[in-house]
Amino acid sequence: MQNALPATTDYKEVTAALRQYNYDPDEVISVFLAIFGDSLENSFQGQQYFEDPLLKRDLWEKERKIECLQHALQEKEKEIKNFYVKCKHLQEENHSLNRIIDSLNARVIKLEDEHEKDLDIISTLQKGPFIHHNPASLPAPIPPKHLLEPHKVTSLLRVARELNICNQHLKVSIGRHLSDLSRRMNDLGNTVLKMKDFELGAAKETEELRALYQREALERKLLYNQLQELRGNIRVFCRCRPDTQSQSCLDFPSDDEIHVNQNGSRKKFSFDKVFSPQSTQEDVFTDTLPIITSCVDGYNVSILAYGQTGSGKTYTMMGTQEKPGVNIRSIRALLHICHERETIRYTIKISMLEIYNETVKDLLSKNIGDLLDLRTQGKNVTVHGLTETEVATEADIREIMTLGEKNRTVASTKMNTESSRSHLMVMLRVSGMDSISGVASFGTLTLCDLAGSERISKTEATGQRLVEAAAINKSLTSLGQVFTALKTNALHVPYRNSKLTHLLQPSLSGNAKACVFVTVSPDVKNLGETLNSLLFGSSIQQIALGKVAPQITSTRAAK
Ligand SMILES: Nc1ncnc2c1ncn2[C@@H]1O[C@H](COP(=O)(O)OP(=O)(O)OP(=O)(O)O)[C@@H](O)[C@H]1O
Repeated sequence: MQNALPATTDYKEVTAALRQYNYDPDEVISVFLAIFGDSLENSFQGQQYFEDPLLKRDLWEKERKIECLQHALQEKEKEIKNFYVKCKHLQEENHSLNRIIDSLNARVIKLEDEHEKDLDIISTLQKGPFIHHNPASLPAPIPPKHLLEPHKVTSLLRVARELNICNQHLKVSIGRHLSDLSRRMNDLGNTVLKMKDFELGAAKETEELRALYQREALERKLLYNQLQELRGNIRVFCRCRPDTQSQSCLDFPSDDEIHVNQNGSRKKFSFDKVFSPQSTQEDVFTDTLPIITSCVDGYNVSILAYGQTGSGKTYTMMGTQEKPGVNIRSIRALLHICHERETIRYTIKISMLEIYNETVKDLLSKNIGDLLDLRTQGKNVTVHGLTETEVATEADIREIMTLGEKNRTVASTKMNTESSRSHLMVMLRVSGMDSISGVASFGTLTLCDLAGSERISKTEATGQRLVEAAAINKSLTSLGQVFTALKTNALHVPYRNSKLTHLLQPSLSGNAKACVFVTVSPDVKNLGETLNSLLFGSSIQQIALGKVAPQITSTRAAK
């Protein structure tokens, strides 16, 4: 073994030689190191591996790996070489196959040419002496150069026979296809008949469903209306404005009661709802929402604010930009309900007018000064020449209302320099067309901010102001008379006693619902007016306007 080992101090060469003789170089080296110590280590000049056994092991493993990789590489190279040889073979085979295909193609073309010629000959032969026995009809003899050898003729006749057989097969197959086609046509006819039956059935079902929908929709409206009737066609709410400056003469023991303290005695009033000074605009609107639904269902509905000047009518009805009142909230709700009813297309038209000194003024007209006449058509009262604008969004409506507000006559009185001395009316006509049931509905929403209800004596008005106050007084008195007549079921209801009641007639007769807000001030100085307003409010409660039916017409015959 010692002779076989190379005379070298190179680590790689030594380990390779040891491995060749199946020795583990590490073991040998560790034995040598134990015997010869530093002297042997130094003899391997610059070979750091001997200083650290871990490094040596690492190196050994790496070398092993490199060997394995080299082996694998050699195997791969061999494989690639084999593959390359195979490719070469395949390429050659491909070339020779291409050559064969080319020559076969050439032969096919040649055979096709020959076949064409044979077919020509067959047709010539069929016309010739083999088929025609009448010598007179024989064609001119074929020139000798075209005559075929007998064996060729025999083979051609065989081909002709085969073609004939093919023809027969073809006829049979065509016949089969034709019968199959007619069977399928029959099936198709039957399917079409079934489809027509199905279509008729579906149309009938659709009609039945439409009629059912129509009935259900009407039933819903009537039920909803019955519910409203049970609550009262006229709902009266009382709202007290806040006033921190003065002494309050009012108490609010519950949400439907208000107490007035007068000279130590207490007068109690109850309403459908009482809103204390702390109530928000949102609270105030909550109970008004149901009548907006009725308007969309085809009823005439109205919301009125009644009270002395400065008691909060305009605040309740119009509100402010940040805290919108009943008007804007009603319109929002109305648009929302219309939008939610997907099968019904609604058209909304708005108009705005004021009644001042018993004259009607169009607030949306370019000629604001023009006075308009009221006309009665059946149960309807219309304002001849009143401007109506179609609206679709809240923004449209707000824009119109701002314009109307600008045009409104605002006069001052002794009690409130900014108070309005006219009745303001915003009217929305809502017409709907149900695309499923074909039912059309027409409802109106009248929002009315009445002029101050204070007595003339209190206003100390003179001149023009006195005329205004008298007109307001007259119309509000008429309103009271109408309510009294309705309450007592009087034969005659004096709607025509004032422009206000005349205009409100459709909203205060059989086909209608109303909400009245009685607004009061808590100030003890206004006690007299507060009592008047509360008395007016309680007097109009529980009034039945008559048997209510929605204004709907069907454009289709219901089944
Ligand atoms: N509930 C309330 N909360 C806060 N402020 C209110 C409320 N009610 C009324 N006000 C305020 O009181 C003042 C008078 O109210 P408003 O103009 O609504 O009275 P009015 O009854 O409409 O008077 P007029 O008959 O003159 O139109 C306004 O400044 C208004 O903002």
